[in-house]
Amino acid sequence: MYQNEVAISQGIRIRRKPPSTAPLGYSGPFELRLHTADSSPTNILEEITWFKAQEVSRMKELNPLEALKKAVENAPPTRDFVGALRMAHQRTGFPALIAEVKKASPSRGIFKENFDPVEIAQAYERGGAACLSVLTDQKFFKGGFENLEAIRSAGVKCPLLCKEFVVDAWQIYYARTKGADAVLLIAAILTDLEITYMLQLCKKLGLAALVEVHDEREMGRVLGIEGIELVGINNRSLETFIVDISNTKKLLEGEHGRQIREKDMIVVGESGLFTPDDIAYVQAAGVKAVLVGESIVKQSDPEKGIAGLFGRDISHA
Ligand SMILES: O=C(O)c1ccccc1NCC(=O)[C@H](O)[C@H](O)COP(=O)(O)O
Repeated sequence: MYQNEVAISQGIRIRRKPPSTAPLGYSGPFELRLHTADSSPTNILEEITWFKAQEVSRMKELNPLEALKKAVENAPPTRDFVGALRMAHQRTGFPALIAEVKKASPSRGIFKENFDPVEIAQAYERGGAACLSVLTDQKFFKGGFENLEAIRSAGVKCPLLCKEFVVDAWQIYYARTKGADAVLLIAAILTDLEITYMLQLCKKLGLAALVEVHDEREMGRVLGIEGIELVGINNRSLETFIVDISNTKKLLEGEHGRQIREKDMIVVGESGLFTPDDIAYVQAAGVKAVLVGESIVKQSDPEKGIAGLFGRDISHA
């Protein structure tokens, strides 16, 4: 089966590339001309995915896989992302915090004009974050791999998640060479086989993988894949931007919740968390970690922003 057919059979709605278009002036079968009309992305996630595929093919020319593999051999060891989450959860009794270094987003625009990624990362670390998530997408989030490198070189000790839209295994090698300790794999854009392969690759490279789901169907798929330690439940639909934190609760109820507890997976509640009540709500639903961007990054002092989010200082708890 072709990749798109496999994806459709797994309920994946996001198309990985635009449908093939008819050449200009084409007067062949109607079916092919129809595709031309349907060649714009149907939502933001599809738009990002299409752009990412082109971006990656350009980047691959500049950084061939063989060169990346050599760079990985000489790269310093990764830090234990999952271990840091487990320790912080035990230490504080709260969900461990993955604090996001995020300048902007497609749904909310710019969070901070005067954005210094290293300063923000250091403030998050002082505030008690267990790990950091660093947006590396430039076009839609105004992030960059240089932020990941700068934060790592500045001596920040928290393990770093490379927050990217991974559509190609090359990106995982690239993230590893730029100082990532973990990568994000989004179930809405990757097939089961791709996730399985990418998980194996992450393991080989010493990286953790945060596998992100948004609905019951994706959660069911992910629970059928061996070797996943970290599952993220995104409360934001990446197709519609609607944020609803009850999504975390819904996806942790019933059989799925039971399997997650049985496998001792760490569930990360992602997006739309602003108050101590929000944290308490997702913790009661069963998360052991949270991924938070907007509510802390836009504070003039992100360190205090963390204390505000949890309702207390978690740096020494
Ligand atoms: O944030 C967006 O607008 C967005 C749009 C399309 C794809 C992904 C998007 N965000 C990624 C995330 O899931 C969040 O950055 C992350 O969970 C933190 O969310 P928040 O605390 O609400 O900033």
